[in-house]
Amino acid sequence: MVERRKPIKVQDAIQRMMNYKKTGSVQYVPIEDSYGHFLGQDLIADHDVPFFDRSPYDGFAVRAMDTVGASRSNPVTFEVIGEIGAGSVFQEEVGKKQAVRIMTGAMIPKGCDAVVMLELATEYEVNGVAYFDLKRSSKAGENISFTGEDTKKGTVLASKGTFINPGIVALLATFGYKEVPVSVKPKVGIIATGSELLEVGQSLEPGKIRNSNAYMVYAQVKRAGGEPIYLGQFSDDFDTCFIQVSEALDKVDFLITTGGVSVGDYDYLPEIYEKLGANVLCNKIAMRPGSVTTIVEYNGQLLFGLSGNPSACYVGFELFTRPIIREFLHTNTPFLKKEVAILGADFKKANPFDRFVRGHLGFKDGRLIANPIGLDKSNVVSSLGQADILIQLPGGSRGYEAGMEVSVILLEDQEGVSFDSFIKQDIHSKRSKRNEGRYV
Ligand SMILES: Nc1nc2c(c(=O)[nH]1)N[C@H]1C(S)=C(S)[C@@H](COP(=O)(O)OP(=O)(O)OC[C@H]3O[C@@H](n4cnc5c(N)ncnc54)[C@H](O)[C@@H]3O)O[C@H]1N2
Ligand code: MOO
Ligand SMILES: [Mg+2]
Repeated sequence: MVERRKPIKVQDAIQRMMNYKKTGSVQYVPIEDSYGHFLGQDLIADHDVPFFDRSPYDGFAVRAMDTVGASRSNPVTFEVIGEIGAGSVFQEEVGKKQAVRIMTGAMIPKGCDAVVMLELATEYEVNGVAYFDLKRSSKAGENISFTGEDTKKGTVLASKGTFINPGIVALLATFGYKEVPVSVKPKVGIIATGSELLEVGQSLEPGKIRNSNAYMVYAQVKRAGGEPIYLGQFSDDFDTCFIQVSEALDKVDFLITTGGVSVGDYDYLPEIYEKLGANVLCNKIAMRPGSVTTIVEYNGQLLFGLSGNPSACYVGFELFTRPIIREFLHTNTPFLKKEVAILGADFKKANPFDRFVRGHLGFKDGRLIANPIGLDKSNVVSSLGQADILIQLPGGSRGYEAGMEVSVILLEDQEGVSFDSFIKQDIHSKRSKRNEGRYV
């Protein structure tokens, strides 16, 4: 008789799984290679930026008090006593009605407290001495980039686990990180199961399909910040799959299998978990697609039995495996960020399970529009290419109409949110109300 599985809520599955989260260690990589990694420690400013008062313009450094009263009819004359470019320091103290020609980025000379832009100075020379006339007064502090105005020493600029984007790379360079402490990426093993699977390079044959899941999941692991290790595709044969799964466990931090996880005659994953003696955390989740997503723990190691159906596999990965990978990378915001958007098409058929519809985010009149893509079936692959959101439609006895407010999960998000915010947003979507429909 076919096994009856009891569905649990998405958030309960996440909570059970999070009891077995792990964090990795820290390694150093050259700054050139740091993009795409995650900070292994907080990035704290160990000096002020800028480190000295500097000029934001090409001009003349002056004492503001000497410019008092300068006007068109009563210009003030300054003697230019020297010149400095960025990187140079003017050694003397600047005195009354004196000025130093200064270039953008150069350190403000001692005695000066303002910079007059070149365009405002009428320059001339008398007996080989440079002068300029100024027809406008300057305030003390005018045109000066002050020490620490960009960032103060001691400021936490980015916390441990932050995705290193090009801006973070600039900060790392500013603070002298030739070698950057980054979180070691978790090794995530991928095994595809199915006797129908052809290798990507093989020609089609009746009854067979190409293995798309392995490569899709490989890319998803990378996007999530893990190190994918593809361990191959195997026929639906219990002994082969059991050996492959057991041998993989020593090589990886987490293991993903795709396919063979439902109740079919050749769905061997449940038996494999049983033979291993693994602790099944969930084998039915109240979601669509991906209801068969199975998560088990074996000696503290998490194994993800993702569905063979491409869309179900994709969604199962993003909701469960992705946060586990981000946890490993030390972030405290491992979940994908959510937003509220206007639903772009009807979903009239009620479903008791929460739906995660692949969608594309559009923008209209400053509002976000959640456009569903393609056929909403778990076995489709065509909807995935354009998907940059999952439209979350809470399960229940009613359907959804275009124009309603819904929660969308942002698939390309790097910042993330905590579990609490991820769940809180669900409540919002349940309270969603009818919009006038103007936006769709
Ligand atoms: N009697 C029932 N049948 C099914 C149930 C159920 O509850 N009772 N659940 C259905 C749901 S929901 C899903 S989802 C699928 C899950 O199936 P499996 O995870 O066991 O996966 P397979 O049976 O191996 O394959 C399903 C489907 O996906 C294709 N596939 C498999 N691997 C790949 C791959 N690497 N790349 C591309 N496509 C792949 C495979 O050919 C099948 O078409 O079960 C339902 N059945
Ligand atoms: O698990 Mo299946 O993907 O719900 O369709
Ligand atoms: Mg099956």
